[in-house]
Amino acid sequence: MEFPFDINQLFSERISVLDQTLVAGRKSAGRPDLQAHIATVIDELGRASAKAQQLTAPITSASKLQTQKHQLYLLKDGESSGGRGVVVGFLKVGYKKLFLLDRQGVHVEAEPLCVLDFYIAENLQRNGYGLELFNFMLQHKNLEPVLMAYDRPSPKFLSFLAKHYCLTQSVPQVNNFVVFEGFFLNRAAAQLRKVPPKKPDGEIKPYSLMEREAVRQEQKSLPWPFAPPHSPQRSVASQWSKSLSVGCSPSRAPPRVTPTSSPGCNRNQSPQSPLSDRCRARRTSSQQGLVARCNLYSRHMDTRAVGLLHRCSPGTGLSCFHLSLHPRRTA
Ligand SMILES: CC(=O)SCCNC(=O)CCNC(=O)[C@H](O)C(C)(C)COP(=O)(O)OP(=O)(O)OC[C@H]1O[C@@H](n2cnc3c(N)ncnc32)[C@H](O)[C@@H]1OP(=O)(O)O
Repeated sequence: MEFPFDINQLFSERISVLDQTLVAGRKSAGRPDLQAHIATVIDELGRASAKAQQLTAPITSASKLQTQKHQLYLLKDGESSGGRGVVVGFLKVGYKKLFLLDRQGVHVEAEPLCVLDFYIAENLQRNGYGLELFNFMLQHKNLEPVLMAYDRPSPKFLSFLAKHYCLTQSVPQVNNFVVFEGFFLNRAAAQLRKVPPKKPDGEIKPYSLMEREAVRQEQKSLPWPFAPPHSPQRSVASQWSKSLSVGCSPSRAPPRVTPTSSPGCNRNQSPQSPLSDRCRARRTSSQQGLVARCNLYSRHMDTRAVGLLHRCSPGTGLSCFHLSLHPRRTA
């Protein structure tokens, strides 16, 4: 990725670590002109990453980086472009407080380091740059990839994790984050703690076989905005829905990785085949609509959504989860 300014002047190291300050080394400190160029680079990378992942808007930008406590690792190739250098890609990580389900389906609160965004320029992909960046970050954080959580990893990223780190067996979650087998073994490193069984503003109930039928019934008569687009309920703003059954996330890649025949970090594994096929199969249009409406509802109506994931038809690769919505209590 080329820019109309000298990349080597902005970033002295092959890999720079950027944070809220947008300062990359001593050179750019106290130099608003250089910091403006750094902001341009980050914005451009964020846009390219969003495009590559078919996201509607970038999740990485200079302004976002300035307000969030994330870290961005930026890789350059200093020799290209007549010695001015090119930007190869970036990796963004940050700590997130997550409610996760362990292997036994027990709720656990964790604050792991999460991979939030990752991008290598299209023409440079599959040349080992992603691995170089990722390994640098692991060393910098002194962490193993199994102890991290992954925010809606794309099929390419899942293939990357399977190939380089043998991460293939995920533990199903209800949110968009993916964690792999082994995550829950090192409690200290993953900063885990059990969630108290009862929340002050509502009980989190596991979804049982008995409840599944009830949820299906509730789904049939969902109030706005959860009702299907052409249902009469859509025009009626009604009471809060107590619970509903929804599928996995419609955006980016699926939050659950189906165990594959472990490639043993198989270097010939095709990311297009069973893994991504099953991922696609999971995203039915009705699930997408429902989750999108959930997200909208949650964002605009100031609610807090809590869900529990349970496979309802393991053979099909489809999954459902029970979602309870609670109005947020304001003091
Ligand atoms: C939580 C998140 O950030 S999800 C978003 C992840 N980002 C994206 O999907 C954006 C587009 N993709 C990319 O930018 C890159 O492909 C990355 C960042 C995923 C990987 O970086 P790369 O430099 O390509 O990875 P690297 O060369 O080290 O490793 C190659 C492996 O990654 C995976 N991979 C990389 N590119 C592709 C691709 N186009 N198609 C399928 N798999 C791919 C494969 O496992 C590949 O191994 P293979 O070539 O033997 O099949």
